[in-house]
Amino acid sequence: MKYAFTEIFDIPKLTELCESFTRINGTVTALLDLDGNVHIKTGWQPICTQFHRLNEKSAARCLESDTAIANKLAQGEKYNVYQCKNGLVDVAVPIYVGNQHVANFFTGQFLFQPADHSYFHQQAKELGVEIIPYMDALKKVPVFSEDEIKRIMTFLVALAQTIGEMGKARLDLLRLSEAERVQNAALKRKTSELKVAKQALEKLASEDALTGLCNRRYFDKTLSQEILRARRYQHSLVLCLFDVDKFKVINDTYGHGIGDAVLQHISTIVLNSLRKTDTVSRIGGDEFSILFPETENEHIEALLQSICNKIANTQIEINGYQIRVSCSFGTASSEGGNLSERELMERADRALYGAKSEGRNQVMHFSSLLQTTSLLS
Ligand SMILES: Nc1nc2c(ncn2[C@@H]2O[C@H](COP(=O)(O)OP(=O)(O)OP(=O)(O)O)[C@@H](O)[C@H]2O)c(=O)[nH]1
Repeated sequence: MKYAFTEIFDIPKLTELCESFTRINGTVTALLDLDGNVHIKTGWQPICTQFHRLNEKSAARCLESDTAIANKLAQGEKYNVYQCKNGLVDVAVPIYVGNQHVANFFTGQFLFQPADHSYFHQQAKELGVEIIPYMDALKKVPVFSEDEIKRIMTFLVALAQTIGEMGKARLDLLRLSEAERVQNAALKRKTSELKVAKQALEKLASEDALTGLCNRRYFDKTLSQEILRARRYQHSLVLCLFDVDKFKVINDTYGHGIGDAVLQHISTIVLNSLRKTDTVSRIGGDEFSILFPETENEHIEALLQSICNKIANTQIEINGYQIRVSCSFGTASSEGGNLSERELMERADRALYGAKSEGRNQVMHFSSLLQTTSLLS
């Protein structure tokens, strides 16, 4: 059987039951599995525990008796009454779980007739045990009539059957919960596989394939969320749009493939210069955006200027070509979330256009664009 004997049988409960049985009629009980392990033992007679089971010679006979009685039960007997090799009577009943014989329930260590003193006296001598204590232990051995034993056996057979049925119910429960465990583990595995697949899918759906930055779809979603957040908490939010200067020339001069590699270089420079909370996306061909949540424009002016310088000062080497590019940056603040997405985009776009008009390779904020415009007008 796959499960331990003690998992299937409630040994403490059965022990309580056997103890009361012993208290009622003085008979002993024992529950042994088929490997001979004793799981329950109540009311055992001192003649057995202190003499027969301890003395080497008689203990060998105990084992012989136990084996003989167990073998009889293994042949399918309902119960077996057995004259043990040390002169007492033992009775055993098999316990079946389903149709599997798993244990034997014993009673015994009694006599059907008053003890033959001369026989036991002789046995004590043969075993080499002290005669007086041995004969005192013999006096404690109960004598039952065959009728009494028949009544006891009727009870024990029913008890053994009940124990077997309880074991079966427990076994079914164990098998069921194991099947459930296996099913749950499979379900858990599937769920985590699905989670990984979903994450991969989400990443794919939100990532720009060329640069690995966030894509336009993700940017649009994040912009609306950030606008809402800025509005709710009256935080400032800065949107920066930037675009590669004269990128068409790069494509026309070196080819589209090299143009792609340039976009990748620029992405890496920008990404490495930002905090994790800032979202940088590629929103068009050579057009990018950065969202700076909970940020005032004056806090990022220097940062954007340094990114602008870094791009312009980096000599990009691709396929033996040494290429220099620059970018123009336009920024706009959401003014505590008071602007709509469209308004914020428009302002950043106008600032970017302003940076391009002012000679490219620079950062322009929407507010300074207004000053420039008013100075000009
Ligand atoms: N290599 C490459 N080029 C792209 C991609 N998407 C768009 N482009 C090109 O990028 C160029 C963008 O040019 P524009 O933004 O119109 O102008 P520009 O040359 O960058 O000049 P300014 O923006 O005015 O400084 C066009 O030639 C597009 O064909 C892309 O995925 N890879």
